[in-house]
Amino acid sequence: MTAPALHLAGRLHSGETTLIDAFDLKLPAEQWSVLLGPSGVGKTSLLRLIAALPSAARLDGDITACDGAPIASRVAMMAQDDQLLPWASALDNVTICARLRGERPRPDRAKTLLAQVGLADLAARKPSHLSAGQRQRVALARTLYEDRAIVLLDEPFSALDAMTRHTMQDLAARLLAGRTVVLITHDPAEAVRLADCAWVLTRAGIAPCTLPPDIPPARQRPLPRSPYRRRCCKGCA
Ligand SMILES: Nc1ncnc2c1ncn2[C@@H]1O[C@H](COP(=O)(O)OP(=O)(O)OP(=O)(O)O)[C@@H](O)[C@H]1O
Repeated sequence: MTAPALHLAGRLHSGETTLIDAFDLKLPAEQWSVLLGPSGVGKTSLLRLIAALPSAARLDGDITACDGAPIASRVAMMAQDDQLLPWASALDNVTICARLRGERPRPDRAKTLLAQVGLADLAARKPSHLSAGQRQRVALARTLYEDRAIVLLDEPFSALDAMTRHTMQDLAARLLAGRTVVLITHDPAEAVRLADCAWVLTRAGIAPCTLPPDIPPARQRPLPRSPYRRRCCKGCA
């Protein structure tokens, strides 16, 4: 699988309003590009346009893959909300896209991914019986199951506690190595951990953002002290 660089150029509009003024952005192949910016600036809209999905915004410009091949068929996108089917189990939600395409699902692969996101015991649960963070991890497993060259992640870890978030970041960094990943986050620490390169989106345009040099992601940082660790009988952690 070859993951292409993406070229995004133009202006982003919502009706008569300019959301993001002229930009010309190259998201490198096989790397994690992180998009940061204030709420409402147009990050999700831009991500949906990359995936050729209906978007709240209109791009006067172009989104192309640098190898010249179509993008949409090579994309897996994880939306901000989990978008799980309420009547399907966690396991069936992971394989839903394959089944909708008429492909034979691979339950073993789905079970492995559910185990990797820490939900091996909850594969039969419906979304209404999962927490928001558990639903978000099912959605992550579904995105990873797709095994696409281009992966678009819209705040994929936002519902997770600090420890689980750290573990899921590591998992995603490992399983998506070699893919062209675009990650939206509001968490600067997450950007610093995961990004090969990062940009800040504002109304005036899109500007590159400086990262720690020469340390490959996922960059390690001290783990937060878990508030969930059992205390011993003397009360120490
Ligand atoms: N369904 C919609 N109909 C009309 N306008 C919309 C719709 N969804 C979003 N917008 C508008 O489009 C603009 C861009 O929204 P978008 O969701 O892309 O922003 P964002 O940067 O991803 O925000 P956030 O960080 O809060 O998720 C916003 O000004 C928003 O009000």
